[in-house]
Amino acid sequence: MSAQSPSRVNAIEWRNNRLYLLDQRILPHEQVWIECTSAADTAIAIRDMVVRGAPAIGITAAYGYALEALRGGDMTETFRVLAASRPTAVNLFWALERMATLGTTDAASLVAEAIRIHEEDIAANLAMGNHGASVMPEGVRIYTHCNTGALATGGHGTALGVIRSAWNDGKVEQVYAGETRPWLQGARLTAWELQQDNITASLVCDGAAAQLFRQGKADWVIVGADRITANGDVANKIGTYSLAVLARHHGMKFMVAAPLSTFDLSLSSGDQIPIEQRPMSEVTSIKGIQIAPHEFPAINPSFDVTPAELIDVIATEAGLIHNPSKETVAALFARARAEGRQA
Ligand SMILES: CSC[C@@H](O)[C@@H](O)C(=O)COP(=O)(O)O
Repeated sequence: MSAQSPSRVNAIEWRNNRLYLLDQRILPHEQVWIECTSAADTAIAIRDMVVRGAPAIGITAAYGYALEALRGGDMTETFRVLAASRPTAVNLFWALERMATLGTTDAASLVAEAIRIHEEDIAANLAMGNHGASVMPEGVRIYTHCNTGALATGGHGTALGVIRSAWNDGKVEQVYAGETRPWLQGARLTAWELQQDNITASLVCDGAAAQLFRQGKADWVIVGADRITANGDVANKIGTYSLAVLARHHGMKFMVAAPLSTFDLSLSSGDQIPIEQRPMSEVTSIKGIQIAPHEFPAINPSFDVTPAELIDVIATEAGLIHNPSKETVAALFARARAEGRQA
């Protein structure tokens, strides 16, 4: 089993009834904390990617909801404002529903619930990390995409949590972090987290994955998820689908790591997942410097959908789903509920 301690990296802090977010737009070279004092502030921070990553967005929204209760705000409007911040990561809606179904406007109770959501996410990641690491062979070489670490969650991480746990078990020989255009979560955030933990890793541009795989330099692709539907289809950062196709073509294994809060059993397939379209400027420029010709159009879907048949295993805190399908997803949820998990 892996050491049960979350990474030292932390992106969300609740202190003295105030919410502080580590500004992920300017990491790793600057570490600036932004204070949110209302739900509106919090929604803007989520929309503008001060905080990002599906579980981290959910935790932040829960704190934003609690902040507004402390101010005596209108909780129906609060729910609406926070829910409108980003469309794809279902953890956002899951956390808001959980806060609203408490059925109270008592600020202390809502703060306590938000803290519980935060703490439960850390525990889920540690359990998921162990489950995922248990199927990693000795000397495994892992390719990962986007940032799925402590910055994207309450702590430890989803896919990066599995990698951390497998590293702590002494199983990992090499990690490849894909840079993840256009927002460069891999280059800026995952590389930073891997460096903090002294994990042997290299950064590669997204287009290098196919050649690495062709050369037999990686064994597993491990990614996170923003929404998983009842049949096991997975929405995750744009570029995930192509990695899944490549992995299958090259006889590699493909794992998705996600907590139960990332499943949306109300949707029967990935075709129904709303995919966020982000500004063209994220593609046509880098850090405010125009790269493409002025006014050249761009298309910027932030997520894609990987069909379940390309996924070998989904790691959750409640165990592994091998060969995800409607039946295997339902079986895991039935087991989780029987164990008394909030699923
Ligand atoms: C925490 S892991 C799952 C995902 O949230 C992650 O892979 C991802 O796609 C994040 O997208 P982002 O646009 O940075 O919020």
